[in-house]
Amino acid sequence: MTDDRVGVLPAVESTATDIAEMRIRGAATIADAAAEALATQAHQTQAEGPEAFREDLRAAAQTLYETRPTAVSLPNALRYVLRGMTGETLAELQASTIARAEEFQRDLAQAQTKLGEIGANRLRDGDVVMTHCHSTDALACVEAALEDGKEIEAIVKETRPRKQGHIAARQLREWGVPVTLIVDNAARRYLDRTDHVLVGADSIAADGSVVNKIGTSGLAVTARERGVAVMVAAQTIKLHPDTMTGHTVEIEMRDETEVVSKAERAEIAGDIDEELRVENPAFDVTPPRHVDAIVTERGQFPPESIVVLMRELFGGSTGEPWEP
Ligand SMILES: O=P(O)(O)OC[C@H]1O[C@H](OP(=O)(O)O)[C@H](O)[C@@H]1O
Repeated sequence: MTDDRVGVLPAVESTATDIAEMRIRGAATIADAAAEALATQAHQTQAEGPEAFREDLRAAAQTLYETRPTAVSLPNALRYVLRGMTGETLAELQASTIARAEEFQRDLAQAQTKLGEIGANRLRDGDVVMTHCHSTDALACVEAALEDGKEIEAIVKETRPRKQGHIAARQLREWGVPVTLIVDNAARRYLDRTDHVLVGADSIAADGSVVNKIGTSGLAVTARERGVAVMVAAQTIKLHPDTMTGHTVEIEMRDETEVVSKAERAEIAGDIDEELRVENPAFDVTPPRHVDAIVTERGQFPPESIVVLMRELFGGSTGEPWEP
């Protein structure tokens, strides 16, 4: 903790560490946890006056923001909560911030349910979906289709290096969905019996590019070549407002130990260790031409027209989440 963040509570620091180390993961879940952490900061504040309270909340937001750079749901959540921090007295500020965070969390859950209902309309009885990573937005579409009485089958890519496909497979099995778990390299072979590639998103850029777990772009290109529709399920908090003004989305680079253990590295590199470079980008960018539809709680869009929704929701201005 830096000197100017002395007011940030240990509970907030702990949430930030959990996000950075991916004990809390997935763009929507991260946003939910960040809003919750700001509510905790407001509730248990040690600040003695309104100005100190505001400063501590901004510092808490900054601490949460600095955990992972790619999922825009995180700064969008922080900005939303901080903009609701209104009032003159300490008690008013506390109450407004907590209410705003609760509202955010409620809206987030409702948006996912709504998105699921819309996405389910694209799935027919008997369809086979191929998933990549674990996305709660993507799985909400499957859940809603099941609730509609449709039978859905899933081919689940394990998603190296962290194998989050296992989380998706577990959830789908709990719902009774027949699951075939495959290694990432087997995807093209299994596209022959796939009706939809169904993935989530961490960020969506103004041109309709989809930033999602590494491997999504290769899958989308191959699906296009095979004539399989690519469907992206993403609540509107995944829309990246800065990209309207030309900013690009930062791709998180994670530790190499997620790819090779220290022992494996030693075995590969031998005596010339410094000449072995291991890179571990967590995300990639799928161009809009490889995506058929982006499904949001506000309807489904061809990727090229998502900017219209982005302008409507965010207007022109964004800025850092903690800027008033
Ligand atoms: O918001 P939901 O749909 O749950 O997840 C969206 C995306 O977040 C995840 O990132 P990570 O596992 O946190 O690196 C995956 O890339 C997933 O597709």
